[in-house]
Amino acid sequence: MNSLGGIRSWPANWRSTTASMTTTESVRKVPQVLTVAGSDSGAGAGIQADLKVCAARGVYCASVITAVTAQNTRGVQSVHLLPPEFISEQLKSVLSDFEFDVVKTGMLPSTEIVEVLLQNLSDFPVRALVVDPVMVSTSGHVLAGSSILSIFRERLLPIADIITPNVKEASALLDGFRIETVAEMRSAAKSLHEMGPRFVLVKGGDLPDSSDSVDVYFDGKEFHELRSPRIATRNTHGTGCTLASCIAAELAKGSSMLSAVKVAKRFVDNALDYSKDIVIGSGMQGPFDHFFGLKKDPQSSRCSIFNPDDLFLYAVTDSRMNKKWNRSIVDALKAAIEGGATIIQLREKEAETREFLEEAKACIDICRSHGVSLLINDRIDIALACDADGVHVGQSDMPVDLVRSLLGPDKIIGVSCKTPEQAHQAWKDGADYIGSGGVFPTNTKANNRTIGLDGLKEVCEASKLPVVAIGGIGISNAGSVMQIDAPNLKGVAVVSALFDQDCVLTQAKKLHKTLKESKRGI
Ligand SMILES: Cc1ncc(COP(=O)(O)OP(=O)(O)O)c(N)n1
Ligand SMILES: Cc1nc(C(=O)O)sc1CCOP(=O)(O)O
Ligand SMILES: [Mg+2]
Repeated sequence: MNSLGGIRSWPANWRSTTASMTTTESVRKVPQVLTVAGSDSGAGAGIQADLKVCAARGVYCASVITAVTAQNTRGVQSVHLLPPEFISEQLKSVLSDFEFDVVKTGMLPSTEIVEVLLQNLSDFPVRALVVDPVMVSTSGHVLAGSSILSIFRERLLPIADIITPNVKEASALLDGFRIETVAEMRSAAKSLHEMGPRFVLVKGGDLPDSSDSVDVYFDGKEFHELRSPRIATRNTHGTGCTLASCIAAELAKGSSMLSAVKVAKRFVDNALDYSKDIVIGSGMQGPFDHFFGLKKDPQSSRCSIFNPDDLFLYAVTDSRMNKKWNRSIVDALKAAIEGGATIIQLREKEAETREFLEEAKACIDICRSHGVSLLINDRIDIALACDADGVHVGQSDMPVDLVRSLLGPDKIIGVSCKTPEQAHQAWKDGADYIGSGGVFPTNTKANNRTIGLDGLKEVCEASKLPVVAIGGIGISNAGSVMQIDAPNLKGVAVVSALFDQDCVLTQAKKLHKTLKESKRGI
């Protein structure tokens, strides 16, 4: 039994622990990791990698910096150790405040630094300790010399829940024991386990003559060989830190040790594979992408923040109307945009999935070339598949908070609201705007409750979000809508006033003019 008690059991309700807060709202405990490691100025490894991994895995990560390295993709140019007293200050600061689920250690470059870590861990016990015994950088620079070996063996390893040495580090910890085969990795794991950690993972990435990358996991009784195909890439800088941090993150979320290790190995393999051909830096050892996003064409994603003024003339499509007037959705869209539509929603209630997707892709191209955002009605899957700018959902569609978690922070999410309560909730759930109606009776949407101009005003007043009015709006009444006294009412959304018309272009121009005039009149 180690002095930290191994992986301490999590209380059954730890995910929803309500701290002594004054608010009546439920408080959610966020899984938290502390990394105690060195800074890598190139940000591929060390503290920077640890922070990225935890963020990518949905875990909060605090950082105590032990050393600062001048480092890039060519190697480590110099290392500056922080004074142990200052490292202790950092440790006290965060350990006395946060409730860490897991502490993960990386570069601990001197005996004195290990001493202050041990002292603080005994003053502030944590649930689990992951030790990545960093000694040599991937470029071959010594980051912690042999002087730390005895304190590692005698005092740090015995309190670790898991240690994650590569074959060189395992060999150093075992007085130069030769490790060149999987059988020798097993022997090393067993000997290291005898030093006290509850679990040992010996990483075989550097093992010669193997087409697979094999890691050996030992729990004191059983061995597991975790294999994956070796990925041919120069972008491997930070794999060790990433693996150990990912194990820490998964443990913090409540995983068992073996499943945390398996998830972490898969995460590293996927990140390496995804990043195998990216080019960052000119050296031999590039970093990889923890967020699987760098390869995206920067031009293809919206990137800009939603502009509420785009709600000014909001065109919502209808396939039945296009059929009736014998025009394609692409032609209808082009005409609406040319006439002044400032945002588009594809509302294709009858389309089959494949057809909807093909249409959406064609429409995205037109909208992008005109700098107009395109939203998808109801169908989150279609929006994701065609990388649309966002979605519009109603009260009986997928809940906004879930839509936000699926689409991420960059996409536009609109939600229909007929009441002040719904409007308040929309803001809390992370919507970008509200569609409110029916302001007037409409034939386009069956059984739609009309809320009138008064209902629209109440919704506007209940929310901080921008609002677009919808339902029965056309050239004859758009002015009266825009004149209600509500600064967050940004425009009107229309279907039939544009698309159930002989000439979409003419109607769009007229409606745009009406809206502009009514805006001037306010
Ligand atoms: C801008 C805008 N506002 C409201 C709606 C209606 O959405 P919803 O209530 O989900 O109804 P359907 O459009 O899905 O029938 C909208 N589509 N756009
Ligand atoms: C799609 C839709 N949603 C509404 C709501 O009240 O939330 S009214 C509506 C139909 C709007 O069509 P038209 O502009 O042809 O009246
Ligand atoms: Mg809907």
